[in-house]
Amino acid sequence: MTLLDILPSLRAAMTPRLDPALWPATTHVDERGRITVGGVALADVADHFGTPAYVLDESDVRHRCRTYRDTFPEAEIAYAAKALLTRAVARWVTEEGLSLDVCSAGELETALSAGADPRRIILHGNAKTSADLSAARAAGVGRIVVDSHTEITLLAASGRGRQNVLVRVTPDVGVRTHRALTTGVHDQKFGFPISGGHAEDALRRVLGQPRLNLIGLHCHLGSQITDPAPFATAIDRLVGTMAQVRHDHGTILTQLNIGGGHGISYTTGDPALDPSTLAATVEDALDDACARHRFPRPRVTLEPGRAIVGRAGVTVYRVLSVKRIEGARTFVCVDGGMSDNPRVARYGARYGVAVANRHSTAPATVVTVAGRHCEAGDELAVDVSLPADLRPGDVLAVPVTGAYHHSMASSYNAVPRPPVVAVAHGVPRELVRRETVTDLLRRDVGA
Ligand SMILES: Cc1ncc(COP(=O)(O)O)c(C=O)c1O
Ligand SMILES: N[C@@H](CCCC[NH3+])C(=O)O
Repeated sequence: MTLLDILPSLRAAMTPRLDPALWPATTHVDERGRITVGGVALADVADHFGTPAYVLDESDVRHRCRTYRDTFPEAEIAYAAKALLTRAVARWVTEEGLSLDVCSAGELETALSAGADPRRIILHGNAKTSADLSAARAAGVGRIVVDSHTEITLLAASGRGRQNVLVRVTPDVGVRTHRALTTGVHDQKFGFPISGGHAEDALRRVLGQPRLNLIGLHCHLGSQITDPAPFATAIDRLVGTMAQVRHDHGTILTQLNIGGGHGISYTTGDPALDPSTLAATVEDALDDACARHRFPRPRVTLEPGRAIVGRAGVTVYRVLSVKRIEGARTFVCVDGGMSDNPRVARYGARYGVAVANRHSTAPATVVTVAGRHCEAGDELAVDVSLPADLRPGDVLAVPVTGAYHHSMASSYNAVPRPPVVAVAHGVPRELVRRETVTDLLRRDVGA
């Protein structure tokens, strides 16, 4: 055996059981060695609500909202609902003073049903349907981010009164993230590229529509970005475009929405984008760009999704079997998988795992935690260290699953989607109940 073989176990033995960079703010271990979040043992959530279950730490979500507001006191923070939207989450973030970014009539309806103020809602989408646009107009959403010429035509002919709009532009700024999460470069479906005159044409058309009130520009560079520098480049290009609009049309745009995409750590040691580092970069970039283009400072909007809810979420699973394959890996098979966490198969995302129902003193062994779905790629965590005495019935917890898990879940293999259980002050409370096979069959109307 070489040092390389035992390195994962050594690393596991040296790191604290729960890395505070990954687990919700209220995570502890109780006297029985069980992991608790929000004062509730995850094993109790598993027993009471079944597994798999998404657990959400309400204080963690609220704390991240406050941190953003304190770090960007002059900016508007609009929570990107696509990361995770339930009525309770919409209520928490709006109570904490955030606006909301939605990208479909469904997200809009959820936000409105939670009592969100439509004037503080921003509607996005590269291909909004006429149903999305009509719902937004009927609700009186504060801003619609225009993303295509078809949409300009539809919006210009719809509704009463003037609709405030921003135009989404692509500044052609690359970011280091997964290819599928890169949205600010020239060659993709979102927005109007600044280069080649596409944005200029769109802006001219919007300005020519009496029912549209152009108030600003929007861009979103991508998701899970950990380097602040691309935001500075984007700000420079967008302020340059705003100065051009003033020069060509005499209109001063007052809002600059630089999207979201702030990266978080998924495993120990991963880089993350610290909000205060981003704040300093944004401030400096705005100062420079506004001075250079002699342009009045616009109000900045940021749209974090993952950075608000990602670390508040933990998914709990029950171990169903432990399979040791001679000469190959050991698979710990659990009762969830790619239906509740599609991010591993989709983006090659990596996660850590911990035993939640007891503290084991057994030596660590390297395993793959696999799901229950009918695909070899249905793996939740590859090469993770777990105690060698792991057995069926144990409860495993996977942190950093608050963003893009519930919202991207499917019922693949007719496995019903898990519940979302909020925990706070020792009390668990179901926000979204578990889907049932009856729910699935209700939609199957063809018999
Ligand atoms: C327009 C827009 N704003 C905000 C976000 C939120 O991204 P994230 O959750 O990475 O902060 C997205 C998704 O990437 C988006 O498309
Ligand atoms: N769904 C992606 C992010 C896409 C961001 C939405 N524009 C993820 O899980 O990381």
